[in-house]
Amino acid sequence: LNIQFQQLVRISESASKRLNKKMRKIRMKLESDNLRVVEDPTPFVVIANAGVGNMVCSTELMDVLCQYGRCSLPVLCNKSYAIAEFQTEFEAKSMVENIQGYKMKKKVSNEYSTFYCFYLSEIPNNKLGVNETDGLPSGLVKIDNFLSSAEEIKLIECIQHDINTTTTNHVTERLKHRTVLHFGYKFRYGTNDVDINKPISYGLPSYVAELLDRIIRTGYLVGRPDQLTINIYEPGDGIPPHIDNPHSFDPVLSTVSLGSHVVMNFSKDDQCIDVSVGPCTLLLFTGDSRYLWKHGITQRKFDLLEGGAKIVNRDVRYSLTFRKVVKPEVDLPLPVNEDEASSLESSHVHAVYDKIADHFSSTREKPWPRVVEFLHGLEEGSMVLDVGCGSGRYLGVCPHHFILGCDQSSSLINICARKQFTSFVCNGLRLPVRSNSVDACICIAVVHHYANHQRRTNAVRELLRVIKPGGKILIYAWAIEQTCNNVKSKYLKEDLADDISKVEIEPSQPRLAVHVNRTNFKQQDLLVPWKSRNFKSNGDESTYYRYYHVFKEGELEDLCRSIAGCEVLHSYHDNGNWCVVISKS
Ligand SMILES: O=C(O)CCC(=O)C(=O)O
Ligand SMILES: [Fe+2]
Repeated sequence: LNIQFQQLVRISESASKRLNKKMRKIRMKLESDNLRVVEDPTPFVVIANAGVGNMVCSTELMDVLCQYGRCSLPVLCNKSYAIAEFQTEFEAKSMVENIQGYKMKKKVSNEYSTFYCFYLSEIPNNKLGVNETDGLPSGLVKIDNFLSSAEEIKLIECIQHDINTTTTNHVTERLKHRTVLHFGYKFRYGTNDVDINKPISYGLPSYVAELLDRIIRTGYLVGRPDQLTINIYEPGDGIPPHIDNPHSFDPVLSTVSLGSHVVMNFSKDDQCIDVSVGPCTLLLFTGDSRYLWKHGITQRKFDLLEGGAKIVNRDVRYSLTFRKVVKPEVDLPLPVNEDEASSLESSHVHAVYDKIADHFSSTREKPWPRVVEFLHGLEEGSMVLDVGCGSGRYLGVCPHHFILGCDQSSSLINICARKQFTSFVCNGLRLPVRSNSVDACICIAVVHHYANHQRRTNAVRELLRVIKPGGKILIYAWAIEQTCNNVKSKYLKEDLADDISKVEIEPSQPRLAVHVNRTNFKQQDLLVPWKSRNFKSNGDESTYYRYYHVFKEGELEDLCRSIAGCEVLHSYHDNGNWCVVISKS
């Protein structure tokens, strides 16, 4: 063994059996990384445990290798192995014979790395770690010296002050591998987003105002950020690879670095790029670097720079990430009294149906089989009232009965009239119909539009009023549970990833959640978007929002049972709806 290479220590003979076993394992791992390992010597050698990712500095490895011949060491990003390219097989072989199974003390950590060598049939292309065009992931803008050292020191002082004080201006969180301060909104690490309903009242701290103005003047941002996360990393801390939630924040994120330098790792599929970020640097995440590349910081006390040639110890680092939270298109409070409930129904139920009537009607042609079955089950010649008949989906399905429709929306009733159905406009809470006068009622997809519990109950009470004693009422209301007995309702997107068993129903918030169509409901009180498709006919491409209260299992029955004289005959789940058949005694 060459004497210059003193760090190498021969492993004990007794360990050689274990070495063979270990070699087999390592070879499999290398092969699974698409390296073509061969038995006979070639000029190309992969050395396991000698990579930048294993914190072996490429200059110290080169010191060892060049004793056996002329070789180059292509830089591999974050791999735990290095690949050496010798000029001849002979040189490669001499190197392998000398260092196989030896341990080397790493300069960086004083720990040992054991080298295992294998010949390769070729040098893999696509293995270079660094994007060769400009060294940055596409879309990432890096501006060095964005602020002066004096400004940096001042900002660090302010941050230190905030870490040590508890105020209502910000939230401090001690995470396992760093400390974070949140301003504007608390960032949620599980989902990489914020709870839009819970802003932190004081917004961003005044000490970042000037810096933020300067970032805005770069011209990259879309809107003015209203959320700031300050990360404080001690040496050894890091942040796992992630993408800041694309739906929750504007397209451009900006991060200012203070204190220590760091290496930030960007990864996408099997590519990775290490970006060295010095203090006072501004990073702007735009385009692919924002949406397609994950970014993270490995937990280390030091970084290897210049392709692994230089070791730099980390110091405390502060990063300020500015984000602009995407607000829902509509922001309405949950009504707290009768007036508010009634006016929400006017603006976000009745007015919407009036606007979308034609389009709505074209999507509601086909009657639901179990509603038809109910109607067919009634005695021939029954007098039936369809409350909230819409465009008359059920008014023509049973010629043996006299079915009368009513709805709050005059546009929908006009459509019924065009179809020659008997129908009229009225409010479902005050039906212009005599008490005890009709044989049966249906009320399909209506009760969920009343904006508080009392009004929903009153709507059912009104149905009971007009029905004859012993008459039957069928009610359908949208269910929060869109999966029943493991069968998804047709409403849900077929490829929907989230499984209802995992969906947590959040308590209703003081503001109405805007629902994402064809996904599971997360809350009971919602605004459900309706995208108008009337663009061709009248230029309307607006989105309208209908208020819904989606029912939990048992809720509709409980509501009915709370009404004196109401009897629940039957209840079931039908394709995303809770359904009851009730009667009055
Ligand atoms: O520390 C950094 O530079 C990155 C912080 C980050 O990615 C985040 O907070 O989402
Ligand atoms: Fe991030």
